[in-house]
Amino acid sequence: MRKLNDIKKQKNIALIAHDGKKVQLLNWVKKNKEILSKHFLCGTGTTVRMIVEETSLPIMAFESGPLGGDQQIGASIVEGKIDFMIFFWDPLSSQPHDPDVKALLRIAVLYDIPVATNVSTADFLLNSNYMDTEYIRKNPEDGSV
Ligand SMILES: O=C(CO)COP(=O)(O)O
Repeated sequence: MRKLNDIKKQKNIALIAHDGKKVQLLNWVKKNKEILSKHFLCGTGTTVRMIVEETSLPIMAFESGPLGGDQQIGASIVEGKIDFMIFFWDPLSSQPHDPDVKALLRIAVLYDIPVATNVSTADFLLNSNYMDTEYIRKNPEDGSV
């Protein structure tokens, strides 16, 4: 397991969960609270409110997902302001803003942002060497730096 003083670079981490996955994300955040507290956190409105209420971590809130929060996070990725995204989307329920969800996932792929969509991938990412490397925004057309 990583130690706190192993962390060399602060990351901008986006946290997002659909309603059916919010408890899972909250539990993951609680489990990793110490490490996460060393980074800059942001997320969609309702997800952030829940995490702040339960953990007191400082997190910047965008709008709620269905009200445009996914699009705001997508725009932040385009602007190079997000290093990675934890997005627990719910495979068992449909979302009114499904086009926004798709657009956000598309933008994350286009800009080569690591995305964790479940607990095991989120664990993997948070404990990987990626945490010690600086995110360099790549050319979305050919991946060049
Ligand atoms: O809908 C979401 C992501 O698509 C999450 O939005 P909330 O965090 O506001 O529930």
